[in-house]
Amino acid sequence: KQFHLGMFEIGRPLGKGKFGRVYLVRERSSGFVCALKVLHKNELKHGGAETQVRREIEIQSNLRHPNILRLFGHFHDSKRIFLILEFAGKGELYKHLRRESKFPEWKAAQYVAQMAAALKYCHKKHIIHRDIKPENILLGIHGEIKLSDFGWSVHAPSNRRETLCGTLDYLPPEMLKPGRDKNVYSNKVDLWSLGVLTYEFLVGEAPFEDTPVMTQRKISRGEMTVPGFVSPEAKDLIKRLLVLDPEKRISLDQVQEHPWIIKHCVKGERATMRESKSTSS
Ligand SMILES: COc1cccc(-c2nc(Nc3cc(C)[nH]n3)cc3ccccc23)c1
Repeated sequence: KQFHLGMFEIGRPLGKGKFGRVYLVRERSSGFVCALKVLHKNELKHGGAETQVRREIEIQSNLRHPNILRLFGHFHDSKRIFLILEFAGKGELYKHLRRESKFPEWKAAQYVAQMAAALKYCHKKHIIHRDIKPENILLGIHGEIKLSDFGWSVHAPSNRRETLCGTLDYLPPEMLKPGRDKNVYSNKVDLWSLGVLTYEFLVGEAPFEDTPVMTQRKISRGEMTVPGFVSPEAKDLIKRLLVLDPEKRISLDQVQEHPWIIKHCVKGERATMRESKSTSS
């Protein structure tokens, strides 16, 4: 389908990302509300981000999952590239995290379970996200997780080539190791990042947060401590994800079956029973 700017009624700007602005828009003929991400070609050129945008378009437009932000289409004019994206009504997860400072365990467990489902879907299509962090997660109108920003995702297996900018906090040890391109890494990098994300949801800061040099050292040694207020089950899951050897990290299936996730996420009468008890009490 061919898209062009005249098809959209431009609403309020939602905010500014790294390489462009995002607007709330309505497609005129259908009345469909979505988000329009406007990227300026010359800024992309300087930032060397063209490949990432091309990758984001190619990968995200082929993904269909309730916890992955849809890319409906794209178009460009002489100066700009436009991405037509699903609108997530509750905005950026990391703003909610900063506002609430940390999430209660039941909420963190629901988010982790939805992230595991989204990553399982990606990995089945041999796609590694590689940039899992709160800044790349949006929340839908019902508070559901919408994984976005596939600019850093690749088809597995992959060996590191691009230089990495931005926070080091989420990088797994195998992506920090110097060495020839032979150190091919696998989709297990997303499991490490899921462990960092789980920790940050529950504690309010990343496990290896420090100066860049110290962060790299702590990551490469897997040095971190989980505060006492974190439940033993949650601590167990974090410890099983933040494992230096990628092959020894638990799988996404095991994440979904982990006692901490089951305790907070299993649907069905027990969960509704609990709700009804709490409402009736
Ligand atoms: C930097 O702050 C930014 C940047 C870009 C978007 C938002 C934002 N986004 C969305 N939803 C979105 C965004 C996309 C690509 N799909 N759905 C909702 C919001 C609600 C309140 C405030 C802000 C919001 C913020």
